[in-house]
Amino acid sequence: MTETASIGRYQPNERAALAETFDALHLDRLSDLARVDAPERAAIRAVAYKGHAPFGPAEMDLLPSLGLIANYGVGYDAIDLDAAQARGVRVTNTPDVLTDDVADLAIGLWLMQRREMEQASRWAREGHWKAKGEYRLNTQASRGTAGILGLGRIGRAIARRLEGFGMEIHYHSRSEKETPGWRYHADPVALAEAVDTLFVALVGGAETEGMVSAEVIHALGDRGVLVNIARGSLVDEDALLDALEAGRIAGAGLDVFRGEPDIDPRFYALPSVVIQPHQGSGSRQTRAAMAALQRENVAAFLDGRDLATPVI
Ligand SMILES: NC(=O)C1=CN([C@@H]2O[C@H](COP(=O)(O)OP(=O)(O)OC[C@H]3O[C@@H](n4cnc5c(N)ncnc54)[C@H](O)[C@@H]3O)[C@@H](O)[C@H]2O)C=CC1
Ligand SMILES: O=C(O)C(=O)CO
Repeated sequence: MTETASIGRYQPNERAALAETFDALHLDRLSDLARVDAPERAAIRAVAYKGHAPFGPAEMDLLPSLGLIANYGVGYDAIDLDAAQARGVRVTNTPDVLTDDVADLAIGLWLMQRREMEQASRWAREGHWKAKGEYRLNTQASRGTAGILGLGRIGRAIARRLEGFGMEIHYHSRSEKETPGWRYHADPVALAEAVDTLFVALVGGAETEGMVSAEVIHALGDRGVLVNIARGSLVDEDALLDALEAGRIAGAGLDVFRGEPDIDPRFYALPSVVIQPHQGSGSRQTRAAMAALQRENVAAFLDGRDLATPVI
């Protein structure tokens, strides 16, 4: 019986590598676990997990020999760390290897929103350029002020890229950091008030739930843009949608949503919103690196070596 299970929607090559390396049991969804025979479940010591469904005490208790959850992704907000700790289950994630991709996508969302690139592309494709002339004027992106909410690996990578656009950088994090002249704000509302574009790069989970509140959105103002590449749970989406519909905020670039992929349809009707289907880390190169790091964590656990990228 196999000691490992891979759970989630993996690419065929990732699945094949997991199966070849570990002879892993594969399940598409975490909820499928309950249907696996008890002896097979009891043999599982490590789970390679890819998904956003909550992995909590009920799921862990279906796996009495569980010692490791190796998460595919840096954000481990789906995994209940207290429940894992209480059961002696280690957790790993895949930091760093995806930072550049996610920061690139954040910059892309910002540029697309400010320069209306999605609409302008449609203008050309639908023949309006030829028939009616040039696309309407839009908003300059460079040389403004940007706020980074959560100055971790991805937040810093976004800020460094923005410096190349001549942007003044402001940030909020739990504490003031060593930075090259970036301005710290003690709370997210003060940060939003100071900037034109607010980039959200915080961790998800209970502690940061709704940190981009109605007040933060209001502080960003009618010339402000919100870019979120972190988690939908960070944003009060009703407040954001109300503000977008009323023009109380200029627009948004969003890669993540509450309830994704079943997102609030009000987003689709808003031309001021650039939507991406949670693909921040979605280049072939980065996904290969994430999958390899996940497998390295599983291999280290099974061999009794130090975990490559432990969370707990
Ligand atoms: N769109 C996508 O495809 C991807 C999204 N992500 C999301 O981006 C997040 C950030 O990733 P990294 O930068 O690698 O993580 P990180 O741990 O390096 O950075 C997170 C930052 O949030 C800050 N933070 C945490 N709690 C806070 C609080 N209560 N108040 C203020 N700041 C707080 C931390 O101090 C840290 O600076 C991930 O947790 C994940 O949810 C990550 C990868 C891909
Ligand atoms: O790594 C993460 O946290 C993701 O959201 C998927 O890349």
